[in-house]
Amino acid sequence: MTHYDVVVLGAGSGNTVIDKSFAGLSVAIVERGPFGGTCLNRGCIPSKMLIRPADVVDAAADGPRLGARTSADGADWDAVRDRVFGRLDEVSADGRACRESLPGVDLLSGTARFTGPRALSVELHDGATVELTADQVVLATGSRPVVPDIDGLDQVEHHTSDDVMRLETFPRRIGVVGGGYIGAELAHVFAAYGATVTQVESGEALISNQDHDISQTFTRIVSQRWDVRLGTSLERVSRAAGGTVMHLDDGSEVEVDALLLAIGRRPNGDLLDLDRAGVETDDTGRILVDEHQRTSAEGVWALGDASSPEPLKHVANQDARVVKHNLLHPDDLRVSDHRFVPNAVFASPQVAAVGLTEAEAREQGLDLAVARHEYGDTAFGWALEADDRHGEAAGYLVKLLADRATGRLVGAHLLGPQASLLVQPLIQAMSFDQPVADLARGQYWIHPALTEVVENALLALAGELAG
Ligand SMILES: Cc1cc2nc3c(=O)[nH]c(=O)nc-3n(C[C@H](O)[C@H](O)[C@H](O)COP(=O)(O)OP(=O)(O)OC[C@H]3O[C@@H](n4cnc5c(N)ncnc54)[C@H](O)[C@@H]3O)c2cc1C
Ligand SMILES: NC(=O)c1ccc[n+]([C@@H]2O[C@H](COP(=O)([O-])OP(=O)(O)OC[C@H]3O[C@@H](n4cnc5c(N)ncnc54)[C@H](O)[C@@H]3O)[C@@H](O)[C@H]2O)c1
Repeated sequence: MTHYDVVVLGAGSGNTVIDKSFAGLSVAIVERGPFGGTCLNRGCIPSKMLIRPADVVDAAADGPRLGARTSADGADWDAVRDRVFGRLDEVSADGRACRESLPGVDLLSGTARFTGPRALSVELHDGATVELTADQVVLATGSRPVVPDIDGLDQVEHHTSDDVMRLETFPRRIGVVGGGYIGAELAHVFAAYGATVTQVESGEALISNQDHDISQTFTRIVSQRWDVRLGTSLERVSRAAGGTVMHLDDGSEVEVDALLLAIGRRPNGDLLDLDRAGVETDDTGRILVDEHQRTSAEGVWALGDASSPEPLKHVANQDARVVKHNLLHPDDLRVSDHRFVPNAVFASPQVAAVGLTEAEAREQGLDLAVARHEYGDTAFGWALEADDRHGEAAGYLVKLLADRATGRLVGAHLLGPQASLLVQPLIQAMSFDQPVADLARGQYWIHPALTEVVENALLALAGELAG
């Protein structure tokens, strides 16, 4: 039995908890998979590195609308994949080597489970088992893809985001089940690269966690690029000579070369024997934490996807900073700030949001001011408008919501090029409690930058609030 001051489970965001401030303390980090966790190895970073070439292909396809002599012919999957993982696998291996070289921190490669309060058993990859106890335990064990219970699935090859980005062969036809973040982003990738994509979503719109106007517009735009089946479920799958047949509940059948399941993720806490440690979860398996990231068990902390209702990397990073501080300063605990958590979908078009949707704000009974401004009604928007390869108004927009009682933003929703960047001043305004009127008029907005679409939406909102 080895005793440590601190044991961290999970070397994703958990790895960032431990730095030189822990010198003098004995620390173990336990990791069962590749060093760096989901974001680096199979999440945010490889997906965005795959999205960049997809955006380039789309831009090249749009060139002729602008008068540019460009054309697009998909992408070379092997080259793209090898560029992405050639780099990321090296970053992961370097991270592991760097961590292993640091004194005072033991990196254990294996799977941990609780055997009692702050007592753990780790099954190492080399077959040995070690028993640990610790004064403090940090649960940074993340989440994993949900695989639905579908008839015939055990008979066919299928993928999740864990492995689809590393496919050996590019699928000419791909079925994407789920129209959330992963389904939206990866359908964009495969469609731009030249695959025939069939996307099956049980709900009535794609990215339905977004404001209604945004998810509707997004669904309309991408439905022109690939086959989107809304209100539809995958009933069963079967093998065919050329691939896999998706049998949908509307009676139709679609044959594909690859099947991607992207219907959500679940926290990994259920694999930790948390009850032995006195760590409580909610009924979705999320570890319950207080505002300081403390679990129900003394000396046990949790962060990121293991405990967050918003399983996003910037949340995990923020949680990790709070846990780090609180481990080192037990008499001066910091509070996790989850008030204004933004999100972005890096599809084409991009989507970004912070705060309440209009439906949520109305449900809360707020006296709401709403303003919209379309990209196409700003100078830079005219330059982009040809981006709409279907000849309709692109529908790119900024939609803002404010509470008339306070004059403050309560929600911001953007759809269009660079939405993930354009949203940042709005996140800042909400975080620092800036009034809409000051934000709109109290600073210069560069002309004719795309940020003018945000400025104009804010001016319209300020007008609404004043009127
Ligand atoms: C395809 C995809 C794209 C994404 N894109 C974005 C994005 O663009 N922006 C964004 O903000 N978020 C994105 N996310 C979400 C983001 O990746 C996660 O929110 C983030 O990585 C969570 O970090 P974490 O440290 O909580 O968990 P992880 O990074 O998953 O780390 C948990 C680690 O714990 C290890 N582990 C689990 N159980 C045990 C055990 N019992 N013993 C030992 N080790 C264990 C796991 O192997 C893993 O390495 C994406 C996710 C996916 C899947
Ligand atoms: N850009 C980003 O920040 C980013 C990108 C990728 C992933 N992520 C993270 O990963 C998490 C998981 O992403 P995800 O896309 O798997 O989940 P999700 O929750 O975003 O979307 C799942 C979708 O699948 C649909 N669905 C559920 N069951 C279905 C079924 N049986 N048939 C058809 N459709 C079904 C749901 O209605 C929903 O639209 C996200 O919640 C997010 O936290 C973030």
